[in-house]
Amino acid sequence: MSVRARPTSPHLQIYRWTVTMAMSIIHRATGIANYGGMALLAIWLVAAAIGQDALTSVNYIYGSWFGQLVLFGFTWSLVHHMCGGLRHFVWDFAVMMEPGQRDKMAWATLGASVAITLLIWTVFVWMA
Ligand code: HEM
Repeated sequence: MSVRARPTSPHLQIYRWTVTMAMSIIHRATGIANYGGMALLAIWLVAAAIGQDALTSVNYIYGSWFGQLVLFGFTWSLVHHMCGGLRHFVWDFAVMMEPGQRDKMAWATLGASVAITLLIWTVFVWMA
């Protein structure tokens, strides 16, 4: 019996990946990651309120290579999410919605988030 080619319901393996699709997913992922990062900030503030010993312990963990990696990732997540938020803000004015323009804005969001994150760490961590 011959099998008729039927229309297939789209899912992740069928969609051709586009930069706008990836940015949309990353925007939600970074939004979720920001909750975790804010928890880390809250822990640091609570430790500072408790006293020097607690703060030293938290600083020791956050200052380790793994802690620094997580904090770098959190910085990028926050900055990328903010850039994505500004992209949505631009769209609120019903501009930059054509396919080519959407792609350019998506790449610009990614580029700006990496550049701003590196700038923040250069000024406030590596050169401080
Ligand atoms: C710690 C701070 C933040 C957290 C925890 C956070 C969290 C989130 C999460 C979880 C979502 C996804 C909601 C969903 O898809 O249902 C989201 C969406 C969004 N966030 Fe944030 N966010 C933060 C900061 C910001 C900032 C600073 C901006 C703007 C500059 C922003 C703009 C947006 C926008 C516009 C959306 C909706 C995107 C869409 O409609 O697809 N967020 N946020």
